[in-house]
Amino acid sequence: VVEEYSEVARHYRIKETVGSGGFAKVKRAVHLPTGEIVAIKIMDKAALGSDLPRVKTEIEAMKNLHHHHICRLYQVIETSRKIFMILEYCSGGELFDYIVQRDRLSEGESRTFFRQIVSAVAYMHNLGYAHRDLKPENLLIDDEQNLKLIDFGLCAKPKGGMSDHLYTCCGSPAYAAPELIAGKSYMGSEADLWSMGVLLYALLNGFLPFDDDNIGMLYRKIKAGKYDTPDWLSPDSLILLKQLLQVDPKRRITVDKLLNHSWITNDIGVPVEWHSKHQMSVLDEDVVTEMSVHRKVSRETMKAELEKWNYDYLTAAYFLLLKKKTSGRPVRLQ
Ligand SMILES: CN(C)C[C@H]1CC[C@H](N2C(=O)N(C)Cc3cnc4ccc(-c5cc(Cl)c(O)c(Cl)c5)nc4c32)CC1
Repeated sequence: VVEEYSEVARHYRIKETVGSGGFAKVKRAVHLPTGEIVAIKIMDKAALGSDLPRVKTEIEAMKNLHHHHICRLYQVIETSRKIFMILEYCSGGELFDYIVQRDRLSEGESRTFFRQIVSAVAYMHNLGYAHRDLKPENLLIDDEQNLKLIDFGLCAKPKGGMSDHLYTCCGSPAYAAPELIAGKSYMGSEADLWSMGVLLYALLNGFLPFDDDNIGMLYRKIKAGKYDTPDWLSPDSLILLKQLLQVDPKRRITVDKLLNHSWITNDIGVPVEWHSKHQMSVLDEDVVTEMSVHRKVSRETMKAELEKWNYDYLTAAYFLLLKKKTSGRPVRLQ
């Protein structure tokens, strides 16, 4: 097994396992050249079996998704038996656990988190992607209390654009839209907005709007679209939940309408900014300098290499040095 890890071990010191999701194991690791902490998602190709396409989907999607509320992919290492995804580390764990620990969140804290989710989803939808598995387990918290969206194994980029209908039923039942569980053709973006309604309900209440141990009963409740409204919910919260948890997808609010919705801007005053803060087209001069000096090549050569975006050790070093720079740490390679 050692030779399987030799490539990874060249640039990373692998630490403890921090979790496992289905067919993957996630470990904490240190990126040796920068000292930055990363998460490494490790998958065994043989064990993946029919799930291998899902991993390829996630990798291809994450290579195109660069947003401060989407978990960043730094590098992909594929050996004869394994696939390693080097990812942005999120020290705060899952939003799911955060809610459970607090019973439920205040409207203000729910708004802070929900705005970040809206920002990530608006970015994805405007790029033509639908996530299709939005839930608190797939939202991680980083060391600055920012949410990072993960798990793009089910995300779809319909060939014919966002108006194209999808057919594969997927995601987690409690968060699945009525049209999706009815087996009808559906729009990924519309299904995402329903899941965001379930997410907002979970933030504000600490429990799910539609829940039942019996899957048939659960589906009936989702299709009926009726949910409890505890007395701590404000009138504005009830209005927004009603617009998100619309059984008819054509009457459901769209993410663009969410950006400046009164509940979203309440107490904050400004609409949600969804454009990415990460400029991919322009390389950071300081990072290019450090990397070209460290590798003793010209800046032009280093720029040409970086602009291939191979998601190799150069891509990882670039992103991690850039992360150090934006966090105010020295842009240095060891
Ligand atoms: C239950 N889930 C379906 C999987 C679970 C696996 C551990 C993970 N984690 C944890 O559970 N901590 C407690 C620590 C932790 C820290 N940083 C992480 C950074 C990235 C990821 C990650 C995991 C998966 Cl399966 C992905 O596809 C992507 Cl794109 C990213 N997981 C992290 C992670 C949270 C999710």
